[in-house]
Amino acid sequence: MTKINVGLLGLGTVGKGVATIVARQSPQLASAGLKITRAAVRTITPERQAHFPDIKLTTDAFQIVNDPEIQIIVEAIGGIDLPYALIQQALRNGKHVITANKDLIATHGQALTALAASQHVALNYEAAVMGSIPILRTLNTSFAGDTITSLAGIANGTSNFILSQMARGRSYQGALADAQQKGFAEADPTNDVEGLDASYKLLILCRLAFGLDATLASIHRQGITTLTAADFAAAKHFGCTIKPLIRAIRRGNQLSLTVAPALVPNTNPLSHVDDEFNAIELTSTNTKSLVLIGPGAGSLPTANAVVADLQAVAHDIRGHQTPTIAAQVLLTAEALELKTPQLVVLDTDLSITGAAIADHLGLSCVTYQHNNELTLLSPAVTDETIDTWRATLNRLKHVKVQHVLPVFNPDGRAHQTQLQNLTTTSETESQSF
Ligand SMILES: NC(=O)C1=CN([C@@H]2O[C@H](COP(=O)(O)OP(=O)(O)OC[C@H]3O[C@@H](n4cnc5c(N)ncnc54)[C@H](OP(=O)(O)O)[C@@H]3O)[C@@H](O)[C@H]2O)C=CC1
Ligand SMILES: N[C@@H](CC=O)C(=O)O
Repeated sequence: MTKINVGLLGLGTVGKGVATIVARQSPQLASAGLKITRAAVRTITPERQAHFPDIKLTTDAFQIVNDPEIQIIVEAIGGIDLPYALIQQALRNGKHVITANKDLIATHGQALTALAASQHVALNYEAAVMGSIPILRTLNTSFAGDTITSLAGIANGTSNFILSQMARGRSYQGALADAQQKGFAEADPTNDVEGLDASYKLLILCRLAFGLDATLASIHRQGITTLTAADFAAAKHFGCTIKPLIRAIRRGNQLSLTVAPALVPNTNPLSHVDDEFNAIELTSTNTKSLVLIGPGAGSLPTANAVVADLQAVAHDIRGHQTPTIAAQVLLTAEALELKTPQLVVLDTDLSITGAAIADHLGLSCVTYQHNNELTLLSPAVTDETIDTWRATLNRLKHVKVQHVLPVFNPDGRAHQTQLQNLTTTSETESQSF
């Protein structure tokens, strides 16, 4: 059988995993006849070349995308500008492309999909969203007669790893260092911890789930960097844990999009998805609810998704079918403003009570005090209301709004949230002001 030659761009966490799985040649993979012949890296050392004796290394990735012997390019470099140029060139050269790069697909996915379609080659990116979970394949193939109305889940392994470790008492910095060492985090982890990585994934999911194109700016996005042990104590008090959630709710052509750490009741399955694992729940008209859970980051789990794409493309090449990806016609999403209960976390000097603050906002809400941290659990409100509260509260003496965490409310409809301890509690002595 003639081999299908593959060029690998990047031999880091993901690229190395791909080389390892392809080298193992499982029986299913052996029948695809794939061979990685060349790989691009930044630094070549004799030890590195010796570690991959059958793969010719280069520091010039364009040599690989211009190599006429190579039929499939796997991009695992990361970033936007360089991979965009490389993939455009590869597609123009008639090569099939597989990438794990969500930043690129969220930003230039439509242009690249159209270019691939015009060249009659494949552009696959299963690994770009939720690592090992075959969510894009599922969206492409399993909902033809169904309508997805909302999706919610955990889409960033690094943030989930950090928050899971913090819930067990670990420090933010220690947990982040561990996530980096394990290869879960991006080269610069800012995108992970500020919710940008999950936002890119959410935009890709919205295209496939709803046929709607949204912008980064339309996502209510909040990172995890300001969370403290006291927040986990408050969450525990209300029978919840804190998870880095993505949520999209659709009403017609309108979308409400959120990427934020949120209180998830312990009765909800998402509260038990820990460490680098990701999860997604799709709600749809016929299927009602479908949940997928699996590792969302890491070398072999992510590489497994890349190799599944490789096998699919090889299968199409061998079947002499042209693996055309239809250029999707997408509608532009409009904003949908929903109401969600919120946990407002305040720093105080203990000279003011939760009841007094709630009074000040003209609200009846449950409060919980833990040392200097005072939390108010609000009824379902819009983000606009939260912004008004933030401004009002920050004008009060002795009070500073630390952050506001939404309570997970999957369908966005106003209903009683199932939390524990819905009575006001104070763990320290507090006085009226
Ligand atoms: N890590 C994960 O769990 C997951 C990552 N992804 C995505 O996969 C992609 C790769 O991530 P990851 O493997 O973690 O990244 P790494 O930083 O571990 O690896 C990047 C690789 O690209 C090479 N590289 C960087 N710049 C160049 C260049 N200019 N020319 C040639 N080679 C270059 C590096 O070379 P050198 O080794 O010499 O520095 C390295 O081998 C990213 O888009 C990421 O978002 C997706 C899902 C999960
Ligand atoms: N840095 C990402 C890697 C996978 O996409 C994450 O932590 O989820």
